[in-house]
Parts: sequence; C-alpha cells; structure tokens
Amino acid sequence: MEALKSIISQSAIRDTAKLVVIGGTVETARRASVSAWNSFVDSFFLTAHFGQEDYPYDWIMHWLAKQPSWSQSREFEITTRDSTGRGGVNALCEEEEEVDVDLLDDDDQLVHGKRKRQVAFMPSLNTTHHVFYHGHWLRITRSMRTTEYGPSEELKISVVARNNSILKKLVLQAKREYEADMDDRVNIYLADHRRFGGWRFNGSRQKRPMSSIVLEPGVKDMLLADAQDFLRSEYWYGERGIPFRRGYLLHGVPGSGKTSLIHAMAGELGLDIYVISLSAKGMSDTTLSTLMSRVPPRCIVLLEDLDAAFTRGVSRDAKSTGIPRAGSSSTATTATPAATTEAPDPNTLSLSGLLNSLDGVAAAEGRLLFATTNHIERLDPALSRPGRMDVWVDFKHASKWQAEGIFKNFFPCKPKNSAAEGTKVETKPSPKNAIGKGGKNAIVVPILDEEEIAVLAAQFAAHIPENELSVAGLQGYLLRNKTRPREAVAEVEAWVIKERELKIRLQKEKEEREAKEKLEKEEAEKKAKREAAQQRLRPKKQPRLRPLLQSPRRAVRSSLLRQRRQRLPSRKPRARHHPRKSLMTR
Ligand SMILES: Nc1ncnc2c1ncn2[C@@H]1O[C@H](COP(=O)(O)OP(=O)(O)OP(=O)(O)O)[C@@H](O)[C@H]1O
Repeated sequence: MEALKSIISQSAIRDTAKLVVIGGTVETARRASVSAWNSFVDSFFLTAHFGQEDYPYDWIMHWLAKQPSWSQSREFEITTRDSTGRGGVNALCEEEEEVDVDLLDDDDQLVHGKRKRQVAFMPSLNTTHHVFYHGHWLRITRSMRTTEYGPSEELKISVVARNNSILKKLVLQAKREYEADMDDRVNIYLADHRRFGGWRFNGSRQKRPMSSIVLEPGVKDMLLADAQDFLRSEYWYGERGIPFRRGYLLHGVPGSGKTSLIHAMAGELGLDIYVISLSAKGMSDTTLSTLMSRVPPRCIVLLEDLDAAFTRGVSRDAKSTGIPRAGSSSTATTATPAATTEAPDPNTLSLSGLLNSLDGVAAAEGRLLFATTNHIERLDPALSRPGRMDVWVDFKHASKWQAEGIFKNFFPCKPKNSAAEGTKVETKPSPKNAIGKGGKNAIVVPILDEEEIAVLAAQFAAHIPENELSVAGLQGYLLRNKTRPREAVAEVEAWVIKERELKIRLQKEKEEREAKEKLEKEEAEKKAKREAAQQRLRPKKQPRLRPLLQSPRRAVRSSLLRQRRQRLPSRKPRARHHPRKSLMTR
C-alpha cells in the first residue's frame, strides 16, 4: 500500500493525468464549437441536392454549362462528350459547327471526326465553385454518391438566403432554357444494365418531320390523332377507372418505317423515348417490371422486336416465341418448355412477367407503349390483346404510291409560280439545294420545278413493283442518286431487275444453307442414335471393386482360397473313380 501511494504521488504521473484531462476538454470544446459553427452557417445557407437520376440535374448542368463565370474559374471540366449521365449539357452542342472557346485559338484542334463539336464546361468533381446569380453567390459542389443502384453523381447548390425562392427561380429558369434548347430534339433513354432497373440517357436526336414518313394515306394522321387524344384524356380515363395507358403494335416487314414513325411521332408530341430491348442480357421479370415502373408519366416506351423477347440465353428454348402451349393458360405461360414444368428462373424473362409489367399494378400510367415486330404470327394473343395493344398497324413493302411520295420527299423543287426559268438547273450551293453546310465542298442538288419533279416521281413509281421492295431499299437507291433525279428515274428499271436477281440469289443461298444445316443435323442425330445402340449392345463391365463390396467374412474367405490355389502345384485333373463304370469294365 505504501509502495502504491508513493507511485501515485509521483509528480510525472499526476502531470500526465492532468494533460489527458485538459487535452480531452480542449478537443471536446473544439468539436462542439465546429459543430455549432456549422449549424450556425447552415442556418443561413439553403442547400438543394440534385441526383443524376432525375431531370432537374440535367437542367442545372445544362444551365451551368452556359454560365460566363467559367472564364474566371480555376478548376473545371471541359467535355464534348456526355458525362452527365443524360447528356443534357452537350446534346445541343453536337451538331453545331461554331466553337466558342476563347482558350483555344486553333479551331482545328477541336475537330472530332469530320465534325467540329462545341465544348461544354462542367464543375469538376469534389470541388466547390461559386456562381453569381440574381444577387446571390451559389456554392456548387459536384460529387459522387453511392445509391442502391450503384454510384451516381450529385450536384449540391447552397445559397445564403432567407427562403428557397432563389433556388426555385434557378430551377425554373434552368428548366425553361433546357426545354427551349431541346425543342427540336427527341431524347432517347435506354435500360441501363449496370444499374438494375435504371434508365440511362443515350443522346438526343434531331426531330424527324412527320412529312418525311411516307405511309398509305390516313395512317399517320390516324395514329397521331389517336395519341394526341389519349394524352388529353387523363381525366376521362380516371373517371371511368380505366388504366391511363395506350399500346400500339406496329408489325410488318423490315425497313418499312416502323421505328422511323415512332421517332417522328415522339418529336411531334414532344415526348422522350424509353427503349427496352427484351432480348438484352440481364433482362428478367423483375428488371422489366422495375424499368416499367420507373418511366415518367408522359413518354413513349418502345419495345423493339417483341417476337425476339424469348429467344435469348441458354436457359431458353431457341425456338420459343412466346406462343402458348396447348393446355397452358396464356397469362401463366412462360417462354421455355423447361419453365412450364420447373420453377420459373428469376433471371430470365417470362411471358407472364412481360404481361404483368405491361399492365400490372406497378406499370406506369400515362405512357404510350409502342411495340414493333416483324413476325406478328409468333406473338402470344395475350400480348396483343386490346388493353395491351390497342391499335395495330400493318407495315408492308413499298406501294407505287409510297414510291412516288419518297421520290418527291427526296428531291427539292421550286414552287410553281417561280418556275420562270423552266427546267434550268441551279448549280450554286444554297441552303435549299446544298448537302452539307455550304462552302466549296458542298454537294449541289439540282432544283427542278414542281411539275418536272411530279412527272419524274410518277415515272419512278411506275417502274416500282407493288409490294415487292422495301421502302428502306428505295431510300438506299435514291440516296445513291441524291444529286441525279433524272438519272435515278432513267436507271430505276435496271435497278429493279438487279434487286430481283439479288433477292433470288439470296433466297437460293438461304435455302442451300438451310438444306445443308438440315442434312448436318440429321447426320448428327443418326450418329448419336448409332452410338447409343452400340452402347446398349456392349457387355457390361464387371465392377472392379467387387471384393470391397462383399461382406468382410466372404472377402477374407475368398482371399484365403485364392492364396491356397496359388500355393498348390498345378496338377492334371484326376479321373474320378466311378463305381458303376469300373464294374462295367470289369
Ligand atoms: N415509310 C417510310 N417512309 C419514310 N422512310 C422510310 C419508310 N420506311 C422506311 N424508311 C426509311 O428506311 C430506313 C429504315 O426504316 P425503319 O428503321 O423505320 O424500318 P423498320 O420498319 O423499323 O425496320 P425493322 O423492322 O428492320 O426495324 C430509315 O432510314 C427510314 O428513313
């Protein structure tokens, strides 16, 4: 005890204890003051967070890219590529030829491919930028965060203000500017397989005028009027308890304008397109239903090649088409024969999963669903029933009427009253007749007058066989002759003959290939059968481990017998003494 007292009374230990107490108190006081200061500062700052997954992020990034204050900033990102996740910043810049960068004198340095792209400025990651906006300094930080769907970007804007009206104003202005700049474009989103059930911006396309789609009279107008009527009728649907959804099934031959029509309609209706490829890797019932539940209320959902949905992956029957098998109810049918007998695989797409995601409880409202297929006969009737697919449009090969329309669309013409110069051909580049943006390298298209174009279009159509060639094929031919309208008509007959020959050749090659494949398959089957038969005839091998399988007593006995037999000298088998036989011989 005495010894302990003497240790405690030692001054060094007492001083250490004092230091620990004082240090702890100081650190606690420091932390408390920092936290108090942060709370004090935060009470003045209003902070808004913008996640990359949502539209306001794009609006703000788009707005930021246009801020002149970047010229004073000491750290920022310059990009010509979509790095916002949706591409809102650059989408509008892609096709502009002007390059407005003061920093870079040599425009040629910015040439990417054949086209100059405008660069965009972005706040760099994990740095704070200050932008002056309507009398307030905005503190902007771009950072990465981890969400349940993986890493994603976040934008944080803080501002010293009494209420959030300045932030509301900023978001509204950013939205307005974004929409104005995107007015002539259609945004395309793809299902993002890196983020389960998420959507990824895939760029924006120039709107396609409806007039550039040539379909049989009335089809375009009917579709457009139907979609417009649907978008106006939300209240009507709600009152009657009908799900506010509309489906369009565009079916028919390849290259007949199905996809092009959807793009043109999206532009006309001012809607974004959300594309789902059902045969993509990783597409399952759960992924599809998550994707469908995450599309915004007013948009176009495009399911391309609906018939190919069930022909993917090793766990599927390669020939499966989604057609219900005998004895199975359509809504419970899965795409694979295996799946009909076994438990459904959660990692693949089943017909019932697809049907549920189209009109199940979780399916989005207010969307226009467009599905395309080249093989309508392969579709399950449940998929194409009204309520899921309300309007069906059949796309065929080009008619004469379409051929004439395509020709007229292709070649510019002078209006009737300005045809004083007759059929004189314009040879100088102008916005109307130049391909490219003018300049010495522009290709000049001769502008004929309206009457001549009409006559040429009629002659062109006369040489096109009804419902035999695809519209895409006609377009390809006219593209090759885009500066030679008269020659295009003069040479069309020869082209049609060539196309027919090509078709016949391709068909023959296909048949030969199929016949060869069939033969190979038959031979492989025969070989497999032969091998199986031989297998059956072959004597069964004695199991080698027999002694081990015997009972231990039997095994010991047989091994003793074997040993004795080995020890005995080999003798001739002795004739047995047969009493009756010996009697006889005697
Ligand atoms: N009816 C049409 N009017 C105008 N252009 C057309 C038409 N049909 C096809 N085209 C042109 O042909 C090309 C291919 O068209 P599109 O991709 O829309 O065909 P599709 O029917 O969707 O083909 P697929 O079934 O193979 O997907 C496009 O460049 C488009 O401009």
